[in-house]
Amino acid sequence: MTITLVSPQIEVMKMDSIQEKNIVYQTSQLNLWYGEKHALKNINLDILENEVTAIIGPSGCGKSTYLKILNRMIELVQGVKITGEILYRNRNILDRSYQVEELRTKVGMVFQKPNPFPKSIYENVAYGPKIHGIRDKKVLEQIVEKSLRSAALWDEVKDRLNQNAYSLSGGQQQRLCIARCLAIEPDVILMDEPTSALDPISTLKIEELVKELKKEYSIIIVTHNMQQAARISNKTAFFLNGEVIEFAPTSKIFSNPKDKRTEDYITGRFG
Ligand SMILES: Nc1ncnc2c1ncn2[C@@H]1O[C@H](COP(=O)(O)OP(=O)(O)OP(=O)(O)O)[C@@H](O)[C@H]1O
Repeated sequence: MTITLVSPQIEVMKMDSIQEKNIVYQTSQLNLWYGEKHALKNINLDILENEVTAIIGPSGCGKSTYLKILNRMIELVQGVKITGEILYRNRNILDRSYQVEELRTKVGMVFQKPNPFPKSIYENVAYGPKIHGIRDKKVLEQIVEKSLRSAALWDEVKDRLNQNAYSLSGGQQQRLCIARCLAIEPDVILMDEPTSALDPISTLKIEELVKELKKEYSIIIVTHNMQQAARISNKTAFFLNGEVIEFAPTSKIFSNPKDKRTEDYITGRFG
């Protein structure tokens, strides 16, 4: 990775060599304050399409905050001030004229704890497309099946689509939430510690799924599990105290980090 000086004050973290993939999110000089607390400090990151980008770092370093800006969920928090720019497909999402509803049709999110609606398995997946005006029963059935297949859950639920989602195991519920997210055909999937509430087998299933999904989607995943970041991501950003300390191909971060603080973190010396 090289650090490119684009002006005397601004350092932008860019990857080496020619980028063949398109940039999905371009973050420039992003700062965020919760009241007095300066939680994100001059973040500069390019996120590429059809890659898994992992965000790692100790508790409270700003990982979730960054993720919540990418779909503007941060707007739900009172007293937040943001400066800088985040371009999603070349449009600044922080611009007031960018409709949040439009952004959310492109950017899906999966949370730490599976959060299915208290509805049937079928209704959970059909919900988004219905909101977007799809009423044709046949079309909805096709979307539900396709989404559940893509989330590697179809075979387990195809005979019980009318059962309540809460009848599923935690790991199945999380894959249902991923299916719900896929049903709106997003471009990007944000995942905030999606396996932290799951057992090791369910965790591996989600990891396999993420590797499969990156063929069609761009995925940004916050994880405390460094083996997980190493197993599934193409690039890793190491956050510390609201700053991006290092952003590089995952193999480089884990085998030959440039910054001593990255090395200390990944070798378990702190955090
Ligand atoms: N709503 C809020 N109001 C005030 N401060 C907040 C708020 N949300 C987060 N913070 C603070 O901002 C900083 C970054 O929080 P954030 O949740 O992004 O960290 P994180 O890296 O995701 O942590 P964790 O790994 O524990 O989830 C922390 O110091 C946190 O206390």
